[in-house]
Amino acid sequence: MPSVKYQRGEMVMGRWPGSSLYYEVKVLGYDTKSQLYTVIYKDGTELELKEQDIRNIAGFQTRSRSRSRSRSPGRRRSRSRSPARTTRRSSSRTAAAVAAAAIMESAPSSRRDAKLKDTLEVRLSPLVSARAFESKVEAEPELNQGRYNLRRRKEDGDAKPVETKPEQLEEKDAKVAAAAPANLSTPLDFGGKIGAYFWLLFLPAWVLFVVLQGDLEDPSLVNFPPPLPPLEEFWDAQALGFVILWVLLQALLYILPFGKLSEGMPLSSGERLKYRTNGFFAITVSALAAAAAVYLGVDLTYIHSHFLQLATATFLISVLLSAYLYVHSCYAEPAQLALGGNSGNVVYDFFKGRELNPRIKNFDLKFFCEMRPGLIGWCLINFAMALAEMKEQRLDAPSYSMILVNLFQLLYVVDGLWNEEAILTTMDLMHDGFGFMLAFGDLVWVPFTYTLQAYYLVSHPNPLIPSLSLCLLVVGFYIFRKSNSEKNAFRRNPSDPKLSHLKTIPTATGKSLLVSGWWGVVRHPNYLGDLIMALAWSLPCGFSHLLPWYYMIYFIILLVHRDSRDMSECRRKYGSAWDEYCRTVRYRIIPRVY
Ligand SMILES: NC(=O)C1=CN([C@@H]2O[C@H](COP(=O)(O)OP(=O)(O)OC[C@H]3O[C@@H](n4cnc5c(N)ncnc54)[C@H](OP(=O)(O)O)[C@@H]3O)[C@@H](O)[C@H]2O)C=CC1
Ligand SMILES: CC(C)=CCC[C@@H](C)[C@H]1CC=C2C3=C(CC[C@@]21C)[C@@]1(C)CC[C@H](O)C(C)(C)[C@@H]1CC3
Repeated sequence: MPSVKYQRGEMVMGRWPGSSLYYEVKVLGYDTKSQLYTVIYKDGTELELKEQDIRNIAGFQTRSRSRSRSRSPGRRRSRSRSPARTTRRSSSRTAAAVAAAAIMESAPSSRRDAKLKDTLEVRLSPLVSARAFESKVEAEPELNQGRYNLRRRKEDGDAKPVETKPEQLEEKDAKVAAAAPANLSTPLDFGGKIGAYFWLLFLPAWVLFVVLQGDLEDPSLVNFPPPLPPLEEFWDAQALGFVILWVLLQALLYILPFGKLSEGMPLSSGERLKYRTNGFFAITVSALAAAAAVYLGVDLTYIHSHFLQLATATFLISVLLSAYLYVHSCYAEPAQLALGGNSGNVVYDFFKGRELNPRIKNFDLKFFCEMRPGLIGWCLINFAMALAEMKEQRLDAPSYSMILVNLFQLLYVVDGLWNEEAILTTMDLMHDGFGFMLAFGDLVWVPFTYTLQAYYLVSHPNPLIPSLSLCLLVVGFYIFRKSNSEKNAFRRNPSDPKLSHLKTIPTATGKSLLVSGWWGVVRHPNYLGDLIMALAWSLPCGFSHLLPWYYMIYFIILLVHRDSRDMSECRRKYGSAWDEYCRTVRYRIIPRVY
């Protein structure tokens, strides 16, 4: 490459697109036509950069060292060590800092100067290059024309495992753990823009389908499409009133100053939001209210007889909420936006959700919707279905199948609320924006489709298989709870002495990955437990119809898709360390199968 400033193979500092952060990169080539340099980052990400986005390495090293004393919150975080970790330091900034740096571009200059201090706290210690990184220089890749053209490395989650002990991985990974820059937007999922249109139509249509089918004598796919009731039957003002009252009751219970104030995971700004985790209190009060209502003669079977109208009303609320969330997100600071839901396409972003933690003062809308009205509503509806079954089948007590379904699902919900803090380290809370998908999912999908087994049992009595169901529930619940608690405890305090026996892989972000214990068995042990539980509560519905098995089928699809979303996300965040994890823990959800 004659007459160009930076030569092929040269180590330079490359600016990460949209931010003021510079990372050590190697120049792979220069395209005279587009006047762009192709560079490769330490985690294998290739980008095309303009000359002005590249700097000589020397000046940076002096500058960064002289500033390395002060610590941003994000930086402090990156120093937390897993028990198994040695004294080595991560050589990268946290992804958080990258996002924070992105704001700088739009900040006024005074604020900008202040933030610059933080931004320059990039550790620029000399790094041992990964082999792939070295060899890339040999073969010049074809250059693309885009301004920033991010080529993601091939997903190799299914790569053959290497017989390496986790301790050895740590040693090796520390060398490779290079400055892994965070991407500022993620690829579109759910079928992209076209997919968003599809899901916006399909999801409500599916709820309508199951609500109408569940009541039919023979709920079979052969009955598709089910006979549609006249339009006016969908609407009932009283049903809307009840739904609003229910949401308000849950909101009131949420804001009451009882229960723990838990801290969420650190945000891009380093800030940690606080959440009132009093879900168990909320479900206890709700249960007492339901019992009192029955005692006072309120006919809760109204929920069964007005299931369609209640679903319609809740759907309406979820649409209004999604519209509000979209508008709210337009006034949010860039740092408050989620990585996934900001494609610029209105429909996709409306569906996926733009803002990470929309709040009205301290009232966290996403947390509230995910954990309260729909989840507790699920139990209330199940209870109402048990009463409806007694009424319809003229029974003195609910059937055993109905009792099992009610108890199993109640256990699942109560456990979720008892361990409410653990939700703060899940994908939805940490990564996903809050838009139609989650608003509809939390408010409509959960209460009106997860109750399908109980709804079905009202008019379809079934002989049950209690012992098998019970065994599955116990096994599934044990795996689910243990694995979720293990990860949550580790994320909250990696140095927790109770976890000191676990092996970990350090990553360039400063966070480590568990590679033994439950997270060493498969990559998503919590999904495995959840699926076994789903099987346990589908069995009591018998095999006469497919409809009550819908949850099982949907759940497999949901969790397989979630797993692949999470794989891509973790690969983006953790680069080579994630590959190492995938090579060590070979299976995703079911050991030796998948
Ligand atoms: N009933 C239902 O409808 C649904 C239930 N669920 C349940 O909710 C629970 C939460 O699920 P979900 O949010 O999808 O995912 P997880 O709770 O599994 O969270 C995934 C995150 O965990 C972290 N992580 C992954 N691997 C490791 C590791 N080896 N060591 C340490 N941290 C790791 C990563 O985040 P980071 O590294 O950034 O911390 C990753 O993004 C599950 O039990 C699931 O079954 C989920 C969806 C629907
Ligand atoms: C098809 C569609 C609209 C999907 C949206 C997905 C949501 C329904 C689910 C995403 C993650 C969820 C979780 C739970 C309920 C379903 C949703 C909202 C959860 C609250 C159930 C109870 C568990 O104990 C849990 C707290 C682990 C769980 C968290 C994830």
